[in-house]
Amino acid sequence: MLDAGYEVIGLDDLSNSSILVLDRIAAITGKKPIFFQGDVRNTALLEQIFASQEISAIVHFAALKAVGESVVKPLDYYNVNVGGLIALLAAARDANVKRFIFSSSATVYGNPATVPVREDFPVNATNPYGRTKLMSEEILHDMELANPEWQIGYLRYFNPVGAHASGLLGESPKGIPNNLFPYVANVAIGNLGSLKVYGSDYATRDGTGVRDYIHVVDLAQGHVKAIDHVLNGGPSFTVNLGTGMGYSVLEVVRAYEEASGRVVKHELVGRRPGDIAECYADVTLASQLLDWRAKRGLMDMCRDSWRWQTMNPNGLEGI
Ligand SMILES: NC(=O)c1ccc[n+]([C@@H]2O[C@H](COP(=O)([O-])OP(=O)(O)OC[C@H]3O[C@@H](n4cnc5c(N)ncnc54)[C@H](O)[C@@H]3O)[C@@H](O)[C@H]2O)c1
Ligand SMILES: O=c1ccn([C@@H]2O[C@H](COP(=O)(O)OP(=O)(O)O[C@H]3O[C@H](CO)[C@@H](O)[C@H](O)[C@H]3O)[C@@H](O)[C@H]2O)c(=O)[nH]1
Repeated sequence: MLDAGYEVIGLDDLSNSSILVLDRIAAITGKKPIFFQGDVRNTALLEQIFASQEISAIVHFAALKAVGESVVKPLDYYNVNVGGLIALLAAARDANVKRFIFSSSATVYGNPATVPVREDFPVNATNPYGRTKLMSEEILHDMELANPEWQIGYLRYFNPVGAHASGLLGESPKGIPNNLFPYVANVAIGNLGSLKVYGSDYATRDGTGVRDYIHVVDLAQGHVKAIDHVLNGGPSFTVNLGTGMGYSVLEVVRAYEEASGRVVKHELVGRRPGDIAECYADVTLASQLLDWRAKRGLMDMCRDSWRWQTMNPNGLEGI
């Protein structure tokens, strides 16, 4: 967004990020965003930010996002993800800001009956994290019903991976990664011993799970298009942000080995509870509505992830 000429104001409690990111952003763009450290549920802080800044649109990312953890700590997830959204919407309403882009997820499709997944497919969440995303979409629809002037973009991300090509910004999970890409990256660099491939008996090409991995820079550019759309007066919309291509776990492992020149040690184990066989996006609507298409392929994702990992072998603040 900075590169596209927007002025950016950030709010993050840094519970899953680092203040160091701001300097990295400045190194890449030549501009430092205005930044507030705080909780999105802090109503007084939100009021102060809306009163002191000129805000034309909101992009709401702040959330807890680990599916497994959400089963163990459901109240934390409803509190941050749903409570945070409500606090932000109330402050936005009071400040008369009605353009809103929301980070939704392919998880709202549950276990889709067929692939590729279209935006009009039925929604169905299978865990508390997914339910927070579904509830959030419902709350936002109600905001639109209550006041048709609201322009809301519901962006359903598939599997964001990779890093900025500079190697300065990337994924730095705290603790042992849950997700495939950061796990593979840490095995390749030698921080972790071996990848467990969860399930090799799915009805897919090679028996392992298939997902639609999307490069984070393509995803970021999708957000710029979404902001452009609502600022130009476009109506509310829901779109998938994916590449439209599905890759299996073993295909990802092989691509990462090629990009890194390292062996990614792995073993086939049983399925992970709650996982589905195959999920990838129909991306026609995003292309029609937003004139957006992902440009980067799996090798770009692996190469950029590997550059980030080699430049930051222990992540941003150490793993
Ligand atoms: N990564 C994925 O696979 C994926 C897929 C679909 C949707 N999403 C959604 O995209 C959004 C961003 O995800 P991400 O992968 O960049 O995760 P992330 O954890 O890197 O980003 C979320 C940010 O929110 C901050 N945060 C958490 N709780 C907060 C609070 N109470 N107040 C203020 N800030 C808070 C964290 O510090 C973090 O910087 C989330 O809403 C997530 O649910 C992610
Ligand atoms: O150590 C691992 C981690 C993952 N996988 C497999 O890799 C694939 C991708 O898994 P993961 O990276 O954990 O992503 P998903 O389970 O698809 O879920 C992600 O993508 C969803 C959107 O599609 C988001 O809603 C979730 O928050 C996000 O975690 C799946 O087949 C997993 O079984 C492994 O085999 N071993």
